[in-house]
Amino acid sequence: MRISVIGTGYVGLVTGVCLAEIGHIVTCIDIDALKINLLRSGKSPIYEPGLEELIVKNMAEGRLHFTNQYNEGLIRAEVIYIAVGTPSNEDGTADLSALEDAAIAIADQISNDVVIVTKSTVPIGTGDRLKAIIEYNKSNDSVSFEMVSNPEFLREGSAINDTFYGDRIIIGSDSVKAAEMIEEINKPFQIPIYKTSIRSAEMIKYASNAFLATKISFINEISNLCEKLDADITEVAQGMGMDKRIGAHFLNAGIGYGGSCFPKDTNALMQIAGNANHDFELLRSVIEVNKKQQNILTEKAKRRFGSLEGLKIAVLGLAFKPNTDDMREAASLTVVTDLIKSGAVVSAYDPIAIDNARKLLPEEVEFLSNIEDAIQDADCVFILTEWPEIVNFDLELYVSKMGKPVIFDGRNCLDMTKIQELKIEYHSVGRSSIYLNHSYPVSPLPFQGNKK
Ligand SMILES: NC(=O)C1=CN([C@@H]2O[C@H](COP(=O)(O)OP(=O)(O)OC[C@H]3O[C@@H](n4cnc5c(N)ncnc54)[C@H](O)[C@@H]3O)[C@@H](O)[C@H]2O)C=CC1
Ligand SMILES: O=C(O)[C@H]1O[C@H](OP(=O)(O)OP(=O)(O)OC[C@H]2O[C@@H](n3ccc(=O)[nH]c3=O)[C@H](O)[C@@H]2O)[C@H](O)[C@@H](O)[C@@H]1O
Repeated sequence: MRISVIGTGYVGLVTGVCLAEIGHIVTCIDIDALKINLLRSGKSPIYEPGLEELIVKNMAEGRLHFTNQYNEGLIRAEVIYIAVGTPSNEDGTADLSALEDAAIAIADQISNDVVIVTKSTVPIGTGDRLKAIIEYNKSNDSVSFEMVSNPEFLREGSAINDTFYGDRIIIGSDSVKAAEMIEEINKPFQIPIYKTSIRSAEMIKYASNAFLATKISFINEISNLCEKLDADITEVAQGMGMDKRIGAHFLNAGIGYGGSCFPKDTNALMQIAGNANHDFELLRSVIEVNKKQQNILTEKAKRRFGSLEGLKIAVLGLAFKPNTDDMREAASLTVVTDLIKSGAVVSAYDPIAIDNARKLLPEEVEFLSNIEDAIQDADCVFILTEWPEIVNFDLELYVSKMGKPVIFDGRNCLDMTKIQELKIEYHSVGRSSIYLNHSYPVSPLPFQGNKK
């Protein structure tokens, strides 16, 4: 099948490359000429494990092309995927300007019958709106087209794996023929397919992300309660997850969710509900809980040290999660800004996202190229992203580099047993703190002595 993909971001690029990998002829289009030039040279503009190898392979085998010219990119396409960004407007609604620009370009260029597939996450009803825009603006009246909603569920950092081994493919359309065509395209993936209407498919995407965000805010609230009741959230989550109805995934308490989608999509769904005169109270709480959760380490540190003025804090992990360079809505943006505002002296390290982080974090931050240099002579450490390199870092080096290390672990990712063996002062989320040389209460309740 001849396929065009509009937008070469995390979704568009991965979609295009994986469709080429299963044998389709794919042309990816982006208005960002720098990105296209980089891709044409066989380089990926994003960090995604395994992606660059597939780009090079499929370009070499003649199935994958890149252009920033719409006429070149859409010519003779049988299927056009739209995967442009739909970022948040100030009021939380989805900004659909890129989507509308893409629709106009499609209307202008298509010269044969085509199926148009929306991969971007869009408010319910957008498919109908795009159809009207294209119908109204199409330059060739003899051309007919059908709309399909095919929302994406990949996670950054495992995008290729999720594309090949996802749980389901949702195909929303009011054209049986168009739905069958998209089903056919995806057949080599051998992933269960669920067909529905366009609006239901659009809602499945928002509802799925909102549910996952709800699960995270729920376990974070339980963790806050665990701290007050001397329970251990990691054990509570383990026990909860054994119930198949709950499931073990997405029960990791921490400093809250970030990324380009959960914050954006939960806020967009709030607006969508509001526009439909529905007050989505539960989702409002999910968003509020997450905002508060991003402050918990800083609050613990303030209780522990009294003031952060002049305190040397090493922040390990900046990306919104491991295995990605994406800094969009990363917790580190909130945490590091607050630490600087509180007068702390911040050093920071991230294995991959550091170049993106440098553009977004306060200029006072000192960026180091390895963990050892970042923690050298630091008063305390904040762990914000559970990169394997940070999780597996030799805990004895904290002692040799810091003397009396104090660690605030925002992702509960360090080995508590080893921490206790090395007598390291350790504060985490939803678990009692391990003190040794101070009695300042870090948890909300008065200090309850050393935990054996
Ligand atoms: N990032 C993720 O993990 C996932 C994102 N999504 C959704 O997919 C959509 C895309 O997300 P990302 O790939 O992260 O966005 P992105 O921001 O990484 O990439 C979007 C790309 O579209 C390009 N673009 C913008 N306007 C264009 C136009 N008129 N013509 C051609 N290209 C244009 C931009 O230059 C950019 O390269 C969003 O709606 C997002 O919510 C869905 C699932 C996963
Ligand atoms: O629409 C999207 O963009 C995507 O958003 C998420 O994927 P992603 O944002 O890449 O990353 P996740 O692995 O879902 O993590 C999101 C955030 O939640 C946090 N998280 C995740 C899981 C958990 O148990 N606890 C927790 O705090 C992570 O640290 C991260 O900040 C969804 O998981 C994807 O299915 C969806 O396609």
